[in-house]
Amino acid sequence: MDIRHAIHPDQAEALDTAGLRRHFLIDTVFEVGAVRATYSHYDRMMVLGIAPAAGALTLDAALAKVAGADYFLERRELGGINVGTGPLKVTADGEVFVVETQEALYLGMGAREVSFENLDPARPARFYANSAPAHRHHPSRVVRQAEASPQPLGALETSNQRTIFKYLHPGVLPTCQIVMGLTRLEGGSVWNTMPAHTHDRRMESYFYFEVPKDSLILHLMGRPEETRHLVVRNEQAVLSPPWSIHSGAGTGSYAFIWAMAGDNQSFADMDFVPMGDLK
Ligand SMILES: O=C[C@H](O)[C@@H](O)CC(=O)C(=O)O
Ligand SMILES: [Zn+2]
Repeated sequence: MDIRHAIHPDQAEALDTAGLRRHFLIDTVFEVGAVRATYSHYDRMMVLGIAPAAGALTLDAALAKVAGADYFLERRELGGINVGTGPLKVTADGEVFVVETQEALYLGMGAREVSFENLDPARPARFYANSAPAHRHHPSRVVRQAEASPQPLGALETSNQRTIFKYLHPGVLPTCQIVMGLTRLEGGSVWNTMPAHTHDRRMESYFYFEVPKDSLILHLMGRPEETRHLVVRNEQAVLSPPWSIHSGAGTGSYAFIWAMAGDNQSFADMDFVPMGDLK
């Protein structure tokens, strides 16, 4: 288990490149045939990469142990999006969910026996997931892309034309904490989330994917007046602390999955940073 402690911005700003990467970058999210997990002390958000090979993968005792529970989702919820090439079959206490590419699955608190497998070995699924502490059960369900209220944002002139899909969001279904979506840049656009913002009330994680080989993202983090960058490549994730901006520019177009946990579930609750204040 990869444990990431929550650190103060004073400490983060004193780190060198390797230190920033050690605390905030998850460089290997997926390992084929395994469940990989990172436990962040920011809002106790977990980042999981679930990539079945032949056979099923489960949420096992090691995961339950890190949550101090009899089983992993005893007091947690989980949301994820399939970024693989084919459908994922998820069985939760006997209930079967088929999650196609670019579809999301929410698993409510209380799901005890959970397994993940490919439906077509020639087109493997890759399930990028987040889990946060939960206080009650909400029904588990699949959310299709068309239900994720696609919202166009930005413009080609500012290199940030993109579409935001809000999959796990109070407007679609109830969750305890997790709000999760997918943002895809249009061809030629490279900037995400600029103008930048913070929301000290919620942490956020960013998972970058569909980043072409030899392309990279410069992910911007830090307090607005003390920014740093992380060089991020395909299928890597970033933990964004509550005090940090989270924005980035790529050397080409890409997509990313964002997820938040914390005090509220209001997507629109952001403190925008005036462009003149960024340093
Ligand atoms: O708090 C919200 C998150 O930072 C993202 O949803 C922003 C984003 O996807 C974008 O601007 O492209
Ligand atoms: Zn944000």
